[in-house]
Amino acid sequence: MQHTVHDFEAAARDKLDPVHVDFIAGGARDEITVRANEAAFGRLQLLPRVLRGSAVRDLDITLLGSRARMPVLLSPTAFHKLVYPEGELATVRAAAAAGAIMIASMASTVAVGEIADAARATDSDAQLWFQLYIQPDLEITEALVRRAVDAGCTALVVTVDSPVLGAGERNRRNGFHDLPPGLRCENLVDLRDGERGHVRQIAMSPELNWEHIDWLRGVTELPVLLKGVLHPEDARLAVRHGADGLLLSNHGGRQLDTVPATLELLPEILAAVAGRIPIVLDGGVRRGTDVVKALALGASAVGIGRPVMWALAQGGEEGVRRLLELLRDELDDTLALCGASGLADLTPDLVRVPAWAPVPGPAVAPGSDHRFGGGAVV
Ligand SMILES: Cc1cc2nc3c(=O)[nH]c(=O)nc-3n(C[C@H](O)[C@H](O)[C@H](O)COP(=O)(O)O)c2cc1C
Ligand SMILES: CC(C)CC(=O)C(=O)O
Repeated sequence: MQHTVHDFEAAARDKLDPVHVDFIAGGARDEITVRANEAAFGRLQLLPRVLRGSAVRDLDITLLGSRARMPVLLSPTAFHKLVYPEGELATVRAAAAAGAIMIASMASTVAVGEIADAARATDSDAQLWFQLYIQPDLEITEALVRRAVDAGCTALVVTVDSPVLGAGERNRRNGFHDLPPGLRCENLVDLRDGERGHVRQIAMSPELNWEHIDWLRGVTELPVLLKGVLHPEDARLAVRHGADGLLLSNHGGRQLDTVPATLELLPEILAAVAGRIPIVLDGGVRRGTDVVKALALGASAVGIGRPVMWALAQGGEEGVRRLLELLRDELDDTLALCGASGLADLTPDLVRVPAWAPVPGPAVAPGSDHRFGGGAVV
């Protein structure tokens, strides 16, 4: 039985082909950023309030017009059928049951229209968003956008951190470059005559620039979030080019290795956008306390990537449903322990960065000759 998000990973590892485990767990190069994302949450401390009396806690959010019953989104992850036969259909049913926004990957193994139909069939009002890699062939891009719009998606998440494919050295070593026979990237089927939904159809294009974002703004009225903006100057440019939101993400450490943890970048990015657009953060979110830290610092919501793949592999729809319930319970519990009656009570004063290690020995007056340096001697 899984009691923590990490338990799903352990259970999935027992079931999956080790090559697929590497595809999910792995990152770019030395995977320094993969580790940094989770570690950053561990370094921050929570400083709770007490005696603010509230029997229940409000976890609802509305994000760019999409309502959700929890502030945890399912970040886009490719190839769900690789780990569970029903693939994205199972994932979206679980997301709908939890009232969580799912962002379908452009590289999903079920077509976005079918994912949306499965969500609607649950009678939940949970929203589906669509992740897009802008293709240098704009007709192809427009056709993909049309598929997302026709499916009823309520926002587009444009991944901008992939001018080239991340260097997943585990995949290279394992020779994992492709989906196994029988699985396809269903959104890519017949975009052009006779195209069969091959992963290699996705062009990671170093030619993309801000004009492509301007162009996209002209072809859709859906809210557009940019995923993978890390530099504060680019965050300002995103606002100027009409982005409706940012998904602050380093692709789970799968693109450029050694970039900072997303949590560490959050204050700078928030300062750059100055409240003009919402920021969603992903990378390393594994606990209710992680969600609280990100929201207290100013994120509007968070996303989870690998945990969804592990839970799907472990138990299909039921697994993802339990994962989301677990995170919701942990979040609710953390809010209660912080004296918060809802997400609106999460303020930056609840989060601390430990400033320094204690200085050994008694305090000494500045200027005295003391080996342990209880105050700077200048
Ligand atoms: C197996 C896997 C597949 C992914 N596929 C995509 C994708 O198709 N598009 C995309 O923008 N990001 C993709 N990502 C990145 C996630 O959207 C997300 O940014 C990242 O996983 C968050 O970090 P976490 O795994 O630590 O939660 C993928 C990540 C993983 C682990
Ligand atoms: C290359 C894509 C198909 C999937 C992706 O973005 C990822 O695996 O990180």
